[in-house]
Amino acid sequence: MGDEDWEAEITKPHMSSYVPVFEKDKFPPGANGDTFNSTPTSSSEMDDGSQRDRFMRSGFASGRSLGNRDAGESTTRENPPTMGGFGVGKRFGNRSFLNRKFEEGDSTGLWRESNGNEDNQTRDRGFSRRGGYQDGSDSCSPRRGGRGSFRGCRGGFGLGSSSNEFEQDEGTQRTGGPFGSKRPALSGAGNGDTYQSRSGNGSGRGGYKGLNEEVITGTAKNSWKSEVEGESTDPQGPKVTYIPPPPPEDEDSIFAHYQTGINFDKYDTILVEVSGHDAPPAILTFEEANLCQTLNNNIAKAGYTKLTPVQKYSIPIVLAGRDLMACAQTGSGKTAAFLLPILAHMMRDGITASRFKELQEPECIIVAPTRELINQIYLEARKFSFGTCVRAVVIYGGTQLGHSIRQIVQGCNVLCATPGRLMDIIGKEKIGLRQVKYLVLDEADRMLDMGFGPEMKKLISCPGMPPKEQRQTLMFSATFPEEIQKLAAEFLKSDYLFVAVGQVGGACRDVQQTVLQVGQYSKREKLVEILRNIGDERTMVFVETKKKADFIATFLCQEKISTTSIHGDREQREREQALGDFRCGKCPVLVATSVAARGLDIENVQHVINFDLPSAIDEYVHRIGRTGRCGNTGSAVSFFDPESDGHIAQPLVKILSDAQQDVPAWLEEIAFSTFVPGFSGSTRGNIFASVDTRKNFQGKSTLNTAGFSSSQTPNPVDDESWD
Ligand SMILES: Nc1ncnc2c1ncn2[C@@H]1O[C@H](COP(=O)(O)OP(=O)(O)OP(=O)(O)O)[C@@H](O)[C@H]1O
Repeated sequence: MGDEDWEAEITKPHMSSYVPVFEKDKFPPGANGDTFNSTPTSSSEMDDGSQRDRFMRSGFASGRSLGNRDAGESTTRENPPTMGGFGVGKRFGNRSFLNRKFEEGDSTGLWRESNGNEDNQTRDRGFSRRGGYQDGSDSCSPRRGGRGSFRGCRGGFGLGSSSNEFEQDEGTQRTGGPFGSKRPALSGAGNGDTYQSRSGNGSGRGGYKGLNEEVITGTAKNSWKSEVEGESTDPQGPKVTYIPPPPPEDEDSIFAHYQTGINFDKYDTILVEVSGHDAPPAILTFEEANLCQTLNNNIAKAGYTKLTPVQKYSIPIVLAGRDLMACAQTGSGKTAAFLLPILAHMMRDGITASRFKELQEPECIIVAPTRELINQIYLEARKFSFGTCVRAVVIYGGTQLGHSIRQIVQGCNVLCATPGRLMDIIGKEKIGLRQVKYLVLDEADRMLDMGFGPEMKKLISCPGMPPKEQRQTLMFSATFPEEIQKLAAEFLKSDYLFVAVGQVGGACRDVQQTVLQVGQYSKREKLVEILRNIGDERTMVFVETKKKADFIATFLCQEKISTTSIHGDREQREREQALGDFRCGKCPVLVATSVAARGLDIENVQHVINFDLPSAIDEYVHRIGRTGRCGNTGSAVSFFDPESDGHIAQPLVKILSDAQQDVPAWLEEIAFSTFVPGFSGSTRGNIFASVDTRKNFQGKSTLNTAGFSSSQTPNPVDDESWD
């Protein structure tokens, strides 16, 4: 069937309201919704439209669980071809067919996301959902079942509307009409420019609504947009009702942690560079930090016995009241590096227990780019503040706004928030900023880039927000591109300190990196081969787009590899379920977009596979940093397609060689034959800053070795001023 036929179907005005239900027992375990996309949902939460929406979101890929759950509620059981129609049946499993269609799509421009150009997908998504839906309804025709298997896949996967994770996230805030919430996709169909299609659809809408609470990559960055307006004013679609389950309250769960790995002690050998005036000396032990007893107890219960380098340097700096930009490898304990000294200060200042108030005035605000990450930071804050009167609260998009407000009004000392939800809540006058003493930007380079930068600027210029001279601003990341460092100056006092643990932007050396040359059409076969060898070890598979994430996840389920997926098109409930299934090992494979690239700290992730390489090398560093954490070892395998990945060859070679990994000769050849504007393989290249960028201009530095107080040695070049 040619693409024209698809188009013909797409333009059909009528859409069936049929909702299929899948029979669980007709399909073997592991190849279906048992593991993939299962979303426990109470039918009472959903109106007709949202049921269909949920079907569109979940049913395509997880029909079985959905079907079982909803059976008897509103639908009748249908025959297995329906299953095929939605991408999980035999038709879909016909690899040769699938391959062919997939590739045809590619060549005709209908499947382009592998190039990371999500803008091209707006159109596809808009109609692919409809296509999937229609195919699903036509479950009796074997031929159409076959088509459905592919189209259903497209439809089912094409849940989103817009071209980047920010924009698609907006949809997760509201579940729109019968065909899903991603209205811009439908109305924007035919308009490849997602920004415009958003504008067209969403003018005057609540721009925050979580739309900016995701990670975007590559070109999609350019299409970010925000409009400050409250979620509740959005006239389109029902409100998001999802209330995340409260985290377990028992002490064992609060302090649950995984073991540090065999390379934890090697952290001590990493070079640390501190730049800036009058840096306080590093500490070598927790005792030296002189924290209060409750904090020390919590640190012990968390299983921390020894400081990591970033903690050795950052804790005294924060305790000394200095602003800080800290860059340290993934998984090396940056979260505690800012939480512990902030909490220590709060305890020292005799913070009073916060109580119910309509307007809360937190002392500390922590922002991070993704919902899952901010939730994780919150859990760390809750852990370290256990037994104190400091109350941490988390708010993030994709959840009921009322729930966020209820959390806040009960008392809030430390507010962990994604930017969109934060601005919403500030706009609703539930949060006042006058008392803010600490502002933390985790994944700071992301928080300051084109995606979130404007948001952060708005935050610091909000009425009541103390000027930088009167608050402490802390920035942490594993990567800090030079231009982002320059932007950061606006947020930081001029005498901020810069801590660089190892090579700024470098990959964690505990991750064994392998790059394989794999052409686009061989990737799935290779992936299955690797995953079969890996067995049940936890593996994250990164792809460039949301649509592909679902496609690959469903494909793996079809191959009987228990898989789930996380990306910005999935509802928050589904995202959390997916993460939960991955964490507990129910689904040892998690297919993800870059939304899961940063910060997530999941025990026992032994492998990362870059099915698609990201468009930017810093994203690569973060992705592979999901393994090899806290001294544990891990492996990262990346599929390099010379057709599409040439741009990343040079920085990749640099990352590999800096981390003392084997660099394949073929990759070096590609790297040297590919001109990448602006990239100089040197440590001063513009891909990564190896140092505090102030030094390139007026700077001074102190070179230290982690674990030794060499920072106290006089800096030989300490004779210039940065101010
Ligand atoms: N001193 C320590 N001793 C033992 N475990 C630690 C210590 N510091 C941090 N950890 C643990 O190491 C893991 C990684 O820490 P964390 O998530 O803060 O890393 P990170 O540097 O922020 O990583 P990323 O760059 O990926 O965000 C966590 O499970 C954390 O609890």
